[in-house]
Amino acid sequence: MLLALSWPPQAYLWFKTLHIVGVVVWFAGLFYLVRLFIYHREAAELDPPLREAFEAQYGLMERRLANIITTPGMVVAVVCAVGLLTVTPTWLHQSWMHAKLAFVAALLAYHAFCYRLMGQLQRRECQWNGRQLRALNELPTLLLVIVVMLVVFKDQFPTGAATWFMVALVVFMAASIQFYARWRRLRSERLAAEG
Ligand code: HEM
Repeated sequence: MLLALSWPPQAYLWFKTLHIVGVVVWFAGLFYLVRLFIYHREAAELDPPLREAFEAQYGLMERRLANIITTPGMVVAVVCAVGLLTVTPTWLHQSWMHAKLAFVAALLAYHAFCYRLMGQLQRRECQWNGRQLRALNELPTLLLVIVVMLVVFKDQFPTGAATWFMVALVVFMAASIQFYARWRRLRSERLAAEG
């Protein structure tokens, strides 16, 4: 309470502004990082000199994206979230916040897992293929939708038709990406077979 009273009047709004900026940067990084993993993984199918050049380039892009954009975005989002909770600690007693924290924990685990995959790709030890990585890239989309809904609706989280429409939209997007990748792969195989 004493802590809450000592903050300047606009502190909460500044924390919220920077929290949202941090979240946007964090997600931009997470989305692009796994897309780079897909290209990196598919470069393994190229002939040796080309493969080495592409792998080195994707490895460099991944490390820079992860360390200069994605992780700093995550740090800004989390530090400002702590600021928001410090200014208004009552949020911590509400159930939407407990749910939000659980999904954010899942997101942090995903972030750490991306680093693990990045290390495996650099060492050519990654067992995930392009299709699996594309599917993995849908997880942050789902977490994003759920967390944003929680923060907007709070304890009135909707469970009606509109929510199911959102779920269907995410599933549709994920399926479209898989189908498009499959169509592209089949087309290039056909073109290669035709000479
Ligand atoms: C580190 C854990 C996090 C905590 C403790 C946290 C906490 C908060 C708090 C207290 C607010 C202010 C709510 C209000 O004023 O109504 C807020 C706003 C917001 N948070 Fe988070 N947050 C966290 C992570 C995230 C993540 C990962 C996302 C995105 C996926 C996110 C998205 C947002 C958005 C969009 C707002 C603005 C909502 C609004 O003004 O209506 N937060 N957050």
